[in-house]
Amino acid sequence: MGSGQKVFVYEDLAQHKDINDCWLLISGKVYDVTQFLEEHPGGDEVLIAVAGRDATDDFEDIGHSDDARGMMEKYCIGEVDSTTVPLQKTVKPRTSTPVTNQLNNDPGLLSKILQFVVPLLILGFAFGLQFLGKKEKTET
Ligand code: HEM
Repeated sequence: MGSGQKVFVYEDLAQHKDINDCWLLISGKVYDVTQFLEEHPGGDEVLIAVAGRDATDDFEDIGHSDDARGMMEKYCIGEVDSTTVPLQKTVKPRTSTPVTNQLNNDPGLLSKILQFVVPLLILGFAFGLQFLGKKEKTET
């Protein structure tokens, strides 16, 4: 069970990407998940879809539990020679970050409200002044 830590080249992965022979590359390690396909709670299709290439980002995007990470060890069959991995894995820019979007939303909403309220206040103030002016005229 993953005892022989072989070193593969990235191109090796491409030969193992179907339902009967499915390898994944996650964080530089190679996993033979053929026996795990049916057990995977996320389904076999997603694993087959990312087989034969670097699936690190796909794996991390899901936010797998520690349990899941523990399970992986069982299927590890070796590592990949990092010099053979195409660069896009490490260079890939971060995907949209909902956290920053949320942060941006608050001031956005506040300034929208202000944009609406401030002109109303000014208008109200102007009318108020006009009425006061008229009142003074009629009193004198
Ligand atoms: C050896 C590798 C993997 C193992 C051992 C594994 C294990 C698991 C486990 C245990 C879960 C249940 C939820 C949890 O405990 O986090 C899960 C859910 C899931 N996994 Fe994986 N997984 C692996 C690889 C992947 C990859 C590469 C992908 C994406 C391409 C993926 C996609 C998903 C999805 C979509 C779910 C369902 C999440 C949900 O329904 O909330 N998994 N996986």
